[in-house]
Amino acid sequence: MQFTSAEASRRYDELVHVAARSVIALDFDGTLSPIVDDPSAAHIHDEAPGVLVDLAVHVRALAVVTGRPARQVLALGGLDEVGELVHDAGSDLYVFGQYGNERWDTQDRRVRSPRPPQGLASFLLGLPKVLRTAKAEDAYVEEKGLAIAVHTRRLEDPQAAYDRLLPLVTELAAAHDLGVEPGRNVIEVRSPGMHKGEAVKILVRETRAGGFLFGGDDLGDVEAFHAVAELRSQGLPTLLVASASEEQSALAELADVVVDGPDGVLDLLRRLTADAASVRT
Ligand SMILES: O=P(O)(O)OC[C@H]1O[C@H](O[C@H]2O[C@H](CO)[C@@H](O)[C@H](O)[C@H]2O)[C@H](O)[C@@H](O)[C@@H]1O
Repeated sequence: MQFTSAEASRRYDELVHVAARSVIALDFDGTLSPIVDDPSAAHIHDEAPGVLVDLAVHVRALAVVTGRPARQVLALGGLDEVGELVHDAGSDLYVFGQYGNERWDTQDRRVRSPRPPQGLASFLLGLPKVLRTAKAEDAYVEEKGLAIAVHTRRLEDPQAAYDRLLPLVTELAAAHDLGVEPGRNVIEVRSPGMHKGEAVKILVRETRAGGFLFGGDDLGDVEAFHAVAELRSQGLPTLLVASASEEQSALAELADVVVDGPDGVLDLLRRLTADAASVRT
């Protein structure tokens, strides 16, 4: 774990002091869940549920803010059960799925989801031709209800296939008034407008957060980082955590703390739990 500056280390200390009023928001894939080849085989890190429940005693709320559908991340993360324990610990767990388009929380316990964007069905009809043109017929197409993700991780040369696909998928998406969300060996197509930064703002407003930590690993987390930086400029104690990987370095440049993948994220949360406990006593 590495603070990116002396100022960043001071921000951590500040957050510790307001931990009891703070929200800890984390991305799922690459942050709470180790990256694997098959998206449907991803699971929350074995130790994450325990770490989150221990932390819950010391903070106002926890949140998982993900590109995955909310129902799917509830299942892959065992988050319903984690939520019960978090609630018993006197805190709340929020889940924002599909980049903030869907939500679930421990007060409501129902997934709230909008209708799929118009154009997604016809985008899907045009996709096979794009895959053929990019010589990426074997790319894995993940249908997420509100979005479609084209994965290149399991192709022979994932980066080359990604580079061939990106302009073609972007063009097809634009023709259907859809936006593109590039990620780690994945290109997602979804409705424009909502993003993780909006989820951050909703969380701060609803919980009246007195501090905010966001941890993420990929380009889809950049808007959340910007939203947190804006809150910081307004005086809120914040900490930005990059779950580092060789695949993506964009967040490390914006972060206060750079940690080594999900293992490093959990180490940081354990440290925060211990430090917040010592401030309370
Ligand atoms: O916002 P996140 O929680 O980070 O979700 C973003 C996308 O993550 C998933 O794909 C990524 O993880 C897969 C499993 O480790 C990996 O195989 C893939 O290469 C990664 O891009 C997921 O499949 C998407 O639906 C999420 O939107």
